[in-house]
Amino acid sequence: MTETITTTTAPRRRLTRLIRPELRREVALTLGLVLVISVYPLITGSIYWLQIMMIANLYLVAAVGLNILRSEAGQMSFGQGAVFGSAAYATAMASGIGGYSFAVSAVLGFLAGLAVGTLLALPSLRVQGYYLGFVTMAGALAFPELLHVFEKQTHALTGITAPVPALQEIVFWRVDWLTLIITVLTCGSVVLYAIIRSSRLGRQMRVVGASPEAAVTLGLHPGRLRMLAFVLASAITAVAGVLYIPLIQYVAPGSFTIALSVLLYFIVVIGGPGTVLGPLVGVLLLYVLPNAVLADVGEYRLLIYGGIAFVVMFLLPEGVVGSLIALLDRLRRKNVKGTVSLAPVLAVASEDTSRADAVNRDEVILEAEGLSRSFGSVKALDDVSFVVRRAQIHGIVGPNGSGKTTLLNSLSGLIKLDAGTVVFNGKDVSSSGAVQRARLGMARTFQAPRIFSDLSVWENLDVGRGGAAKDGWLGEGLDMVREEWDSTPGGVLPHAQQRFLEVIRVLRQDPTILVLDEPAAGLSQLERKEFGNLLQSVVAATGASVVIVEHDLELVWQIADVISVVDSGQVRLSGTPDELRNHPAINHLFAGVQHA
Ligand SMILES: Nc1ncnc2c1ncn2[C@@H]1O[C@H](COP(=O)(O)OP(=O)(O)OP(=O)(O)O)[C@@H](O)[C@H]1O
Repeated sequence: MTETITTTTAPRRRLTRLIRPELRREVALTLGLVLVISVYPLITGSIYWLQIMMIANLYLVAAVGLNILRSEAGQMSFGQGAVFGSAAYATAMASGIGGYSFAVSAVLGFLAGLAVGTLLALPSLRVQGYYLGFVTMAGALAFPELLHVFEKQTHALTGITAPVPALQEIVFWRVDWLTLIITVLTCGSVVLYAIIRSSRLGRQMRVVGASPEAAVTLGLHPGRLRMLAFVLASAITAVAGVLYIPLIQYVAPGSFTIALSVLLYFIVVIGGPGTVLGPLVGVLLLYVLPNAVLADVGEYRLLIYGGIAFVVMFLLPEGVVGSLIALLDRLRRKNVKGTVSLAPVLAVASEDTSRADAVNRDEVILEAEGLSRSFGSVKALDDVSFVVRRAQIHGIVGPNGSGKTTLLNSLSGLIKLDAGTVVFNGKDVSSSGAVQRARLGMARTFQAPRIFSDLSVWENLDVGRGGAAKDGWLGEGLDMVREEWDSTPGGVLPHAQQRFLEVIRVLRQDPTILVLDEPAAGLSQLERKEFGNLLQSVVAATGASVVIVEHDLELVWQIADVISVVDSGQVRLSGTPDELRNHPAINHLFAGVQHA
């Protein structure tokens, strides 16, 4: 008896756990509404409305795919109608012209949709945003034209009739196979979206969409993740396209014009990108409602989409569901503390000095030799050389515009050098990109902290390649705060906590060196002291080295083992804090600089 209960409830519980708690109600509501729109026409017995609702479901599935692309990976595609259309057309050609069974035709149709989707994805490796939108739009415009060009094969003038009688058979009550399959597929795509949004993969896609620069320094490949999002979106859209054939039983080029791509895009944007319920609301507003109000909306479609889009975007810029959720979030955040407990993590950090005692502090971890980089006529770096040793804090100071950030960018591989070499951990990484350097153990933070406001504090930590397995000495402290951090949105944290969080995030990558750009900017006196303590604890506990660019000279002189002074793209001085403290050149270099 006990065994039976365990086996039937465990998978369900596991599935629920894959979806974040704040999404579960939205998922339940969306699934409930999908069932209502699918079952309602069966109750009334209206064949017309059953077909409208089944098409609505297929558009919803395609829009869910686009939602992954748009909201998770931040990509713009106006070409999903071509993916849908190519899957449908290939299915119809295989079954209606080639005489293959529906099963074989469906596989061919799916592969055709996937191939077109992958083709549209290729530009995403090079261009993003609206540029990508225009490239994909070209695909959507070309698709129906190509069908005409290959008229002999596609029967573009007459269209293709391709009925699938087996799927019209009743399974139970008034439900036939096709209605059942489409409804289950739609529910499945909604659940899949929620799972992806809750997963680390989904978070990584969002980081890539929001800040490719931060993504590469966390060891994530923006191009690969974008490509994956495209392929995933296209696979989902292709399944919907395949099922269009048994539903409509006929295709012609006119069904897959640019209007379909525009409809799918508007469905996501108007419903609310990044929400589970949004695409369904978009389908109801843009497809079901016009069909209910006007029996034949064919020639007015674009006008209707445009009109509704104009009104909704004017009043609710985040889409209907997106704006509603944003409002609820704002109300909820009134009761949220706005800070998280850092003490348990910082306490654990300060207790452990195990690794630094064991390492060879003379070992060179990073060696920069003759680094040069110009921007037009500005020599931002001019033959810069220095070394960083194991478990050493190397401070880099210099006046504004002296080349400090350019130096960090060239160390971490974010910009290419005109000349010079960087050897990291004994390996020449001069021609390696930022992702490879991050994967080799080089962590990086930025002048403005890259904390993602729509992720929880914990999710913000859990986006890189590291994770619990790599937490090591941090793990104990993180275990204590995990629940609290997971229920606090990253966006509510004050600036100082965002700074600390960013450092803790890169520590989860178990780095050999931390490259920090003005990490104390905007911190109070006390916070700067705490931050300095954290860095010293990190070095002691992990044996990692730190390169820190900082305008707060007091902090640098307190924590650094070695300081390099940069001016006009050159290292002017280098030495221990004591050696440089009263150096006459220091006062000269910083004359008139407020922080100095
Ligand atoms: N992408 C770029 N395009 C053109 N010029 C640039 C670029 N990045 C940096 N520079 C120029 O290179 C020089 C060094 O800039 P950099 O940002 O490295 O200085 P910095 O010492 O970090 O300054 P700050 O302390 O103000 O952050 C400046 O003259 C800057 O204008």
